[in-house]
Amino acid sequence: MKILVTDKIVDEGIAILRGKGYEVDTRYGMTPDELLAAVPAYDALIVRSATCVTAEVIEAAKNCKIIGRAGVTCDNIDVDAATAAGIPVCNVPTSNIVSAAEHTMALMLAAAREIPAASNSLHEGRWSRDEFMGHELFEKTLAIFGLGRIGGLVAERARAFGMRVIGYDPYCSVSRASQLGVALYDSMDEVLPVADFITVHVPRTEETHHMFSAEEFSKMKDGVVLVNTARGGIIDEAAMADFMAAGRVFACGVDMLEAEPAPETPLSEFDRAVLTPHLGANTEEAQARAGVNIARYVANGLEGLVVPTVINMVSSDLADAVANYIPACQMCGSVLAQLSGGIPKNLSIMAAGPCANDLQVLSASALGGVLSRQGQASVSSENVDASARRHGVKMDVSVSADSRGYDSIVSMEADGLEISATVPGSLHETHIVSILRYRLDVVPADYALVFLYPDEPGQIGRIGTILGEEGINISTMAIGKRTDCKEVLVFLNVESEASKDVVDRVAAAIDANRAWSIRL
Ligand SMILES: NC(=O)C1=CN([C@@H]2O[C@H](COP(=O)(O)OP(=O)(O)OC[C@H]3O[C@@H](n4cnc5c(N)ncnc54)[C@H](O)[C@@H]3O)[C@@H](O)[C@H]2O)C=CC1
Ligand SMILES: O=C(O)C(=O)COP(=O)(O)O
Repeated sequence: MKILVTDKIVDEGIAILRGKGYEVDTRYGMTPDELLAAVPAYDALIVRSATCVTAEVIEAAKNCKIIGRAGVTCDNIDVDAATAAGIPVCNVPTSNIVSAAEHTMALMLAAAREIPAASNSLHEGRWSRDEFMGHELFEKTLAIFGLGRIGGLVAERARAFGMRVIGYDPYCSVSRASQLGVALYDSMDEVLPVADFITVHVPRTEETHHMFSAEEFSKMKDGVVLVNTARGGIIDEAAMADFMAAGRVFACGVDMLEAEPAPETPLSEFDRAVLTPHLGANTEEAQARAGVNIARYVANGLEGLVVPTVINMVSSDLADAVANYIPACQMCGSVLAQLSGGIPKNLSIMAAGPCANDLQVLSASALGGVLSRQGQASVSSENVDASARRHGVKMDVSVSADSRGYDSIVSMEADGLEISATVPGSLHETHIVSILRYRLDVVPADYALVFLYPDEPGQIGRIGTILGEEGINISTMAIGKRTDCKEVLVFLNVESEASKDVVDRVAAAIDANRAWSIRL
């Protein structure tokens, strides 16, 4: 099958797809006509924000089985047309939110302290301290418009700066706002006159188009600082330029221009307009998350597996609480199969907490994970029972009342082996919290090594020395202990695959009882 990638994603993402045998073409910067001509030949399409996947493109994409957006927002994809054509669209909804929130703080600080202009003055050979007199964030009122994923992260960060945080979001619950420490207001009119800083984190919709125009600017406090890392067109740039020219807006930080990708804006004449070309998601970390995960999800889609982040065609009962546990169950299933060295005969799955709302989806994901190493992973909610029968796996799925202090948890056992995982917080990362009944906390990476060995001083040093000699970098390590065992378990995330010889060498050096190399 062939996959077309039209905006740059990390090489690691491309390698995952090629590693699974897909033919991947990277054709960046295509014109709309080139895209229309190319797309019929492909089984999947991966884009970021630059490619416009219009209804025309979708109509031409006769062989397309899934569209992946390597980022958060799918407003460049005609999702309704995709739904009508039966094509699932998936994204990576938390991949870049921390980066976007940090970029927001960077712009807020840069605008308040005139950092780009001050830096330019030195580049131009001027030493001019009096020209630049900024403002502190401390004890200022920050108004956040849109208290979703990114707005929420900005609230947490702003509070660390000692800001008083207020917000406007008609769809945000009072309890979420109070958890974030944000005073929620019912109308924009109440917020605008009291804010020293304003930051915008709403989606681009008809309702939010020019949500900040001359009328809103006229209600703002003099000297306000505005930041927009959301989407171009939410702020009327011409109106903001007028208020900057009049000195009513002190400064602004803008990552998203209405004319994107054209670098044209009436704001460019102001030194105090800090402008960046849609860089919110441009960090190594965000791009690694986005590129790797979208590759996995698109591959899942092509293999008939559950894709956790499909934004259209999702059954309404597949709540977020369950969706988060789809990759968790796939991972646990895959680890269990690798620990047991093949397809286990018995697989029992226990779920506790809200994730237990859809056991069929969880068991399909778990079985998909178990079978994934064999390249036979077309398991869905509909065919999970038949698939288990076909592979001789006796499955047992149950709800447990004990979530062990976590919001939700899934535990799996296969032929005497055990693994449990939970997905805490907003980053949607799966944590293994128990393996072979050894309690630990680790977010598994692509390559991991697991050893069971006698608990004696110096063992970790021996492991590190051998892996170091072999050029294998350890990225994280977690040690699990059990009161009823003299052995300990170490789970090492490593940055490259260790050969069997290396694993055997380490196992011999620490007198390991069992050793596994895990590939996820
Ligand atoms: N600069 C960049 O590279 C990036 C920009 N973004 C943009 O950031 C923005 C926020 O993204 P997320 O937090 O992921 O979205 P989200 O969907 O989690 O949150 C959006 C929030 O806006 C609220 N909202 C909707 N209409 C509103 C209105 N009229 N007034 C006030 N609140 C309203 C919603 O209730 C929701 O809480 C989006 O515009 C997104 O496209 C996202 C990622 C990276
Ligand atoms: O994810 C988003 O919504 C973004 O705006 C980031 O877009 P990008 O992937 O950097 O083109």
